[in-house]
Amino acid sequence: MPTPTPLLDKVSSPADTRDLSIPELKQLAEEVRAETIDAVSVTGGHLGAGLGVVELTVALHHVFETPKDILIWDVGHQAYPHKILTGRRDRMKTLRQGNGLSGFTKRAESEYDPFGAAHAATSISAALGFCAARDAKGENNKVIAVIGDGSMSAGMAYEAMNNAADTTKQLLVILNDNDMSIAPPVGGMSAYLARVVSGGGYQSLRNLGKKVAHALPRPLQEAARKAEEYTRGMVTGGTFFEELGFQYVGPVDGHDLGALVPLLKNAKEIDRPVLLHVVTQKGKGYAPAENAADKYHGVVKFNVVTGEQAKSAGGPPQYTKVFAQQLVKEAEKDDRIVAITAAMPSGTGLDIFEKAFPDRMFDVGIAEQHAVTFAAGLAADGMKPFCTIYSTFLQRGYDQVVHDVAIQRLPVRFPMDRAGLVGADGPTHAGSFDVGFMGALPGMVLMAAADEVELARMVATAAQIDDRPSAFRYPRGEGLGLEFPASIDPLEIGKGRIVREGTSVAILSFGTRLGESLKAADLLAARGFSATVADARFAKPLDVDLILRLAREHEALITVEEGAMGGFGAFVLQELAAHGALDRGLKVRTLVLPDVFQDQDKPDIMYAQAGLDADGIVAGALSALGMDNIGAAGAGRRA
Ligand SMILES: Cc1ncc(C[n+]2csc(CCOP(=O)(O)OP(=O)(O)O)c2C)c(N)n1
Ligand SMILES: CC(=O)[C@@H](O)[C@H](O)COP(=O)(O)O
Ligand SMILES: [Mg+2]
Repeated sequence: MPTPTPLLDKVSSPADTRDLSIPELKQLAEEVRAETIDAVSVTGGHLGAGLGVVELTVALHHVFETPKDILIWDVGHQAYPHKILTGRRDRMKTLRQGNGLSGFTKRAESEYDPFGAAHAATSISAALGFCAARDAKGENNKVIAVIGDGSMSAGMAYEAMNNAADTTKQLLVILNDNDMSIAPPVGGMSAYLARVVSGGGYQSLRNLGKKVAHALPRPLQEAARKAEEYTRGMVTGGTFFEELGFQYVGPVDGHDLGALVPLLKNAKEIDRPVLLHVVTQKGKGYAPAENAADKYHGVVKFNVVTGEQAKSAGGPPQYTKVFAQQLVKEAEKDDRIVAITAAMPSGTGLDIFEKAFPDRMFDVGIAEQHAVTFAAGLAADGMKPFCTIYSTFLQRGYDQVVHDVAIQRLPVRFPMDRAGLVGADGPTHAGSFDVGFMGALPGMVLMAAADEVELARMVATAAQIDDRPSAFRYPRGEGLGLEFPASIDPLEIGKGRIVREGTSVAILSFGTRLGESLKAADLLAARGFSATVADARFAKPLDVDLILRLAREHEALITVEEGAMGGFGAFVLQELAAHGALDRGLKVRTLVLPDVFQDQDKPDIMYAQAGLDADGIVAGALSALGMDNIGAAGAGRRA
């Protein structure tokens, strides 16, 4: 039985909250909280972060004139309450489903989402851009960025704060400090914030009011305030932000609407960038979330009464786990192996590695750029770093991969988890581009696992590659349930394998589309076409002998990969052209993800839309063989 929501039922947009009293806002917050829990219990998704900002969300929409005032949520995973209040309530149970609401903020979805997100620490930069645009146009709307303490570990946040005071006089940054990232937060800034919070307790409203409602002209206020802080040694916190040019306000209890509302009203009148430090609890107001180690960061469907999450069917192990377990085995043999994560210890499986080797795992926080160069330093001094970053987040560290790793030919290993389509998190999290961007780098060894045994072998292979950088990609989700051989042997670098011999068409797969390629071969056989299926294993160095043999012995060659154009298929085409193998009429199709950002759905559905399922591969093959009327592009269906 859903909780009654009489007040929320009357709120169809933020404007309906503007005249509510504090007691009414408190009631509204409780109703929004119940509604959030109810929706996510059905859809799964990011719950704890949203529960922690219910009061803040209500207060912001009450005080500010959204959407005229610009409200930017960092990451956007905490924006479910915001979606409920901004006209999307009736679609909350479509969250993260095909054709449903995005799990993050998204410009195309609502005018209340002025800036899309999903990767961390973009909010202050984007907000500052809005400020500069507003100032240039002579307008007077307010701009607010809400960023979490975990995201505050990312360099971008500091780049933006460093630039703020020089750029605008009117920006409100709200630091939502729940003392959590996905895992407990790490690093000096986190420790600093903890000291600030524990140093003086919450500031009383009176003190905060004094701080934000100044009477003195600004230079005098500034001088007086600094003198007072420094000479009396009374600094409880915020000095860091003050030195960057922000007016620091806080810490304040982010669940206390009676404090938040007047503070926000005051903060919006200050004529310099303000950093409001609110302290919240991840998972607030829902006991199972409050008590969970990850504070219910990301959940599957669950029972609202018990908080029990739906159990998985107990199938084959996840690729992530296979990776981590093999890395532990390699590390047992070689004490130079170390592992690095950028705030994703459980997501990458490195929590397993950390249990085995607590001193050899480094969680650097949300700081992919630093993670990569840190790994480069480790490698330069003889260690064997496995810099384990989701494909999508490695995008942020690409210059470091090029400049600090590849150019110096340092043997950093890049396990790239969540390669290919990830499903519910949608286009921001799809690992679509790594083959192109890693494969373009001179000296890089680039592998993709076709199944979990292959993945284990790639871990072993990377452990041995000590003269250059290497990377291997593997997807979100479960393996195939294969039996593991007694010994996991490294692969021969740059050698693929033939998995099934045929005569008329060759399907060359890179990664876990191998299963669909084999199914496609069966379907082709049923139509009278004999297909060879090969697993390339390496996109770099390519197995040129294998490719030329496939080209020589077949009428058509189809490449298949879980990535965007400009990846494996492009490398193969390049090699074929260079060897003149295209000069004699070989028919080639490169099957890749479509040239659009596909919205979230179940991965199988998305791959089918992309023409990368067995039917799509068959269509590609038939098109190459001139046996259908799909057209010149011919590469299966298109999203
Ligand atoms: C660049 C980047 N790296 C990693 C992530 C994965 N990630 C999403 S939310 C999150 C934790 C964010 O912590 P915080 O900002 O404190 O928000 P909270 O969930 O605590 O509200 C992480 C690591 C990401 N979204 N973007
Ligand atoms: C918001 C965010 O970036 C992460 O929470 C991400 O959604 C995790 O993805 P996985 O569930 O694949 O670990
Ligand atoms: Mg946090």
